[in-house]
Amino acid sequence: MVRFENVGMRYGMGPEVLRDISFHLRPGSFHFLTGPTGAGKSSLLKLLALSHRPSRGLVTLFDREVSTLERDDLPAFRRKIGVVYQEFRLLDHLSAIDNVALPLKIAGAVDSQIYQHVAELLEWVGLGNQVDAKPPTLSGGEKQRVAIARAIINRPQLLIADEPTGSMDAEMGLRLMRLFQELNKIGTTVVVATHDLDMIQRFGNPVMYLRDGLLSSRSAANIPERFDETDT
Ligand SMILES: Nc1ncnc2c1ncn2[C@@H]1O[C@H](COP(=O)(O)OP(=O)(O)OP(=O)(O)O)[C@@H](O)[C@H]1O
Repeated sequence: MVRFENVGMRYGMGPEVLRDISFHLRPGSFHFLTGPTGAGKSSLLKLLALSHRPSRGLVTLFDREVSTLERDDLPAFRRKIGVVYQEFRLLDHLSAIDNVALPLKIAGAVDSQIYQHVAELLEWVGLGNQVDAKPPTLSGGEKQRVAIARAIINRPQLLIADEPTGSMDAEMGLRLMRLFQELNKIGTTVVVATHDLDMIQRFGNPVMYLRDGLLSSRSAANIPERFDETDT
């Protein structure tokens, strides 16, 4: 599903922010990605989301090494990936329901098949009364839930979420993580970047731990309690 081999990444001519990253994600697995602020979590997710290319090493997604992808291949690849961005990236001129419907429309579904399904998902994430609201009128947590609904509406093969529950209360955060779990049970591979150690420990999924651009794998029970402490 996903394979990184000795991957490095830099922004422009800057220093490497990811170094010698190697890992393999099996189809249908569910991993947390954590580590101190600035460790490179969002950068690693950008590589997974095909929004940035590695500066060295090999990234293989869905059995294709990404440097061999042509520009024309990218849309079909991206349709297999659902992304929840830290900064949401909703379209402000579209209503919540139209934001969430967009991936289905791009995939060619006709309106009559879309809207009931989208409305049900918005209801499920607690936004049944806000389907016609535009993002600028929504709170941070509401925007985040629209972004999550948009990322999962077409049951992506790979779901990548950057701090997906950071703007909502703990109860709603748990509800949405359970939604990710359900999606995972029916086959979606999930990677969730989070600082929320309680969440990681509660769910117990394997953890990818980044520090200063270097990756190690951990169990949920073996993450430094405070990231600024020396690693154990
Ligand atoms: N667009 C960019 N241009 C240049 N440097 C960047 C850019 N985005 C991130 N960086 C740098 O890359 C490094 C890793 O940043 P990244 O955002 O991936 O970390 P993070 O682990 O996601 O942090 P946080 O937990 O605060 O979200 C940091 O040193 C950051 O300053």
